[in-house]
Amino acid sequence: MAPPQGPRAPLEFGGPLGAAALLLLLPATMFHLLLAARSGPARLLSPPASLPGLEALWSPRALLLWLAWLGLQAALYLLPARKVAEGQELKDKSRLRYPINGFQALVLTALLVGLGVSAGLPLAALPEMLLPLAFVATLTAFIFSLFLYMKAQVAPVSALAPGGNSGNPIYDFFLGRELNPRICFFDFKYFCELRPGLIGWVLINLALLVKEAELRGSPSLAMWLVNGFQLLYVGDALWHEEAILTTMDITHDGFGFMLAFGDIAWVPFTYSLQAQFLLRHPQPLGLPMASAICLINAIGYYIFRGANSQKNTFRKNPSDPRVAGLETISTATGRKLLVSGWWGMVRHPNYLGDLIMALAWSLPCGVSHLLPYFYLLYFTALLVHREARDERQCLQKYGLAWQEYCRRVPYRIMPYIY
Ligand SMILES: NC(=O)C1=CN([C@@H]2O[C@H](COP(=O)(O)OP(=O)(O)OC[C@H]3O[C@@H](n4cnc5c(N)ncnc54)[C@H](OP(=O)(O)O)[C@@H]3O)[C@@H](O)[C@H]2O)C=CC1
Ligand SMILES: CC(C)CCC[C@@H](C)[C@H]1CC=C2C3=C(CC[C@@]21C)[C@@]1(C)CC[C@H](O)C(C)(C)[C@@H]1CC3
Repeated sequence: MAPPQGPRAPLEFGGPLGAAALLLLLPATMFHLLLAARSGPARLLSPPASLPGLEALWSPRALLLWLAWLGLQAALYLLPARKVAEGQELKDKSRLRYPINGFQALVLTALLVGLGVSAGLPLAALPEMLLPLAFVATLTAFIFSLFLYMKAQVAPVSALAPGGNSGNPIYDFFLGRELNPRICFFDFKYFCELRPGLIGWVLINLALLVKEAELRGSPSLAMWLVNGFQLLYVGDALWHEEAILTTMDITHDGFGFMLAFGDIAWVPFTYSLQAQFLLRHPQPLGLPMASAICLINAIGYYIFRGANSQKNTFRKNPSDPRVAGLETISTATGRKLLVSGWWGMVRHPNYLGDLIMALAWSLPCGVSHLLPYFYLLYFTALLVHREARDERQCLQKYGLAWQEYCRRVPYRIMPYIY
């Protein structure tokens, strides 16, 4: 049985008190956003006019639909994969193996949904079920995180994450104790991070588009843009699925409530906020403005993809001709750090690209309401906090070499600003 590791890793998110507050605050924020998007005034900062009763939240149909969705995505995960990739080296020097079939899961889901719709499946009924679906997703996240917490009790010490093992049950439940909880080949964190939530997000967006067409004769240009941009983002994540194996979530963070809730509830129900808003608050959008917004999204995507691919290529094979000519700094660990190309512009160029795209996703909703800009605001806070966590870890890993990198590349995310 795994003993608590003791308070060796510094406590994050404000320690046990912060974790307890977030356990309540995150679901409350998600429900607030869902209610605000369907209300007339659509105010981000005012409390909802009335709270929904249990009958608006609880629906056996929503529970069945949710379980069927999780089951379908789990079945698609278990289908034969075009490739099996190896993760980063673990503490015990082993490497885990991961199926690369996320894009295949997206295409098969699209085919199944297409077949379902042609057989009479009422996709436009989904927007009416968002509240009970979000409720069962939240319940699932709590129950699942409890299971993960218990599972970590019997995991070997080498399988535990560097944080999340303080001995305080609330903090550890929130952050997650085990790094890569799995049963046989089924990796829970890897599955949740890319499948039910991300694919669910674009399915909810599509249902909102179909509902808008039903209400107004055709989907608006703003709704097309939001759907198109976010589908590109999700398709890109699944196409480059292997790249997630080097992200902080997989290599460093334990799997607890924060990621479980984030992956399966927060992502589909809050990341679809712009489309939810547009359904009830249509916004006029002319072609010149739409073209400018497309250009902003394209610039953001270019930076995001360029930076992420450059780092992944370099980490996989530093002599790859696409990165071999870039300037680097050697570190005591034997690994090198890029100091030219995208990673010589700022220390997190991928965050910059992601933030520019976030802006492009909100602009089609106009400037009359703050609500559709929630994602941009939340995401800025998340990435600033994430960047600080990553810097701390890199300083610990690379010491003087990291300080030299910070001297050579002084800005974190935005050149000359931050
Ligand atoms: N939509 C969303 O909600 C979210 C999206 N994201 C996106 O996910 C993507 C991945 O982000 P994240 O996992 O936070 O971190 P990164 O992909 O930025 O990875 C950080 C790691 O990269 C390595 N690194 C840092 N600097 C250099 C350098 N100069 N040269 C080579 N390697 C370097 C270090 O690891 P090492 O040296 O060990 O390889 C560091 O720990 C980003 O594009 C981000 O925007 C993230 C969170 C939420
Ligand atoms: C609920 C809390 C406030 C925080 C939860 C955070 C999670 C929602 C995010 C943590 C890291 C994420 C990533 C993506 C989605 C959001 C979460 C899970 C990502 C899969 C989105 C698509 C990108 O292309 C990516 C680089 C693969 C992302 C990886 C990190």
